[in-house]
Amino acid sequence: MSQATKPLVGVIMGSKSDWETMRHACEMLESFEVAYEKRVVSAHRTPAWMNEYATTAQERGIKIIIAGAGGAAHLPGMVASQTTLPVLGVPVKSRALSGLDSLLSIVQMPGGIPVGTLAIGDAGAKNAALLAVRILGTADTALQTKLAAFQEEQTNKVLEDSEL
Ligand SMILES: Nc1c(C(=O)O)ncn1[C@@H]1O[C@H](COP(=O)(O)O)[C@@H](O)[C@H]1O
Repeated sequence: MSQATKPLVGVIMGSKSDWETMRHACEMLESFEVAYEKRVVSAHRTPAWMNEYATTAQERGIKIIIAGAGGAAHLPGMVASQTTLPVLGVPVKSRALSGLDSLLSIVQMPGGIPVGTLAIGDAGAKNAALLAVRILGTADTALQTKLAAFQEEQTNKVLEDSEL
C-alpha cells in the first residue's frame, strides 16, 4: 500500500532511531488502507532535503504530513513553516528527558505556524495516524465508515474485557 498507490500522507521522522515509535503511525494508516510514504528527514542534519520535502509535498499529492522527532524536535515546526498542509507532530520519547523536551519543542509554536501536537511516544504516533484518517474522512465517506467501525470494535473489545 505504501509504495503502490499515490501517497496521501507523508510520515517523516528526524532519525531512523524514531522508527520504533513512528511505525505505529504507519501500521494504523495501513489498517485503514490509506496510502502513505515514509522518509527520514531532519531539519538539523538535512536542512536542504527538509526544505525540498516540505515545499514539494503538496504538488506530489500529499494531504497531511505526520512528523515525529525527539529532543530538540524542530522538524514538525520547520516543515509547517514551509508548507500550507496540515502538520501533525509526534514527540518521540528521548533518552535524556523522556520526551518532555520533544513535546515542548513541538507544542510551543509561535502564533501563525500551527502544528497539531500529539502525545509523547507510541500512542501519539497511533493517534496522529487516526487524526490524519479523520481529516481525510471529511471528504471521503468510505473512510468515515471505516472509522466508525474501528471505534465500535474498540468499544466492544473494552466492554468484553470489562467482564473480568
Ligand atoms: N529532533 C531531531 C531532528 C530535527 O528536529 O530536525 N533531527 C533529528 N532529531 C532527533 O534526534 C534524535 C536522536 O537521533 P539519533 O538517534 O539519530 O542520534 C531523534 O529522536 C531525532 O528525531
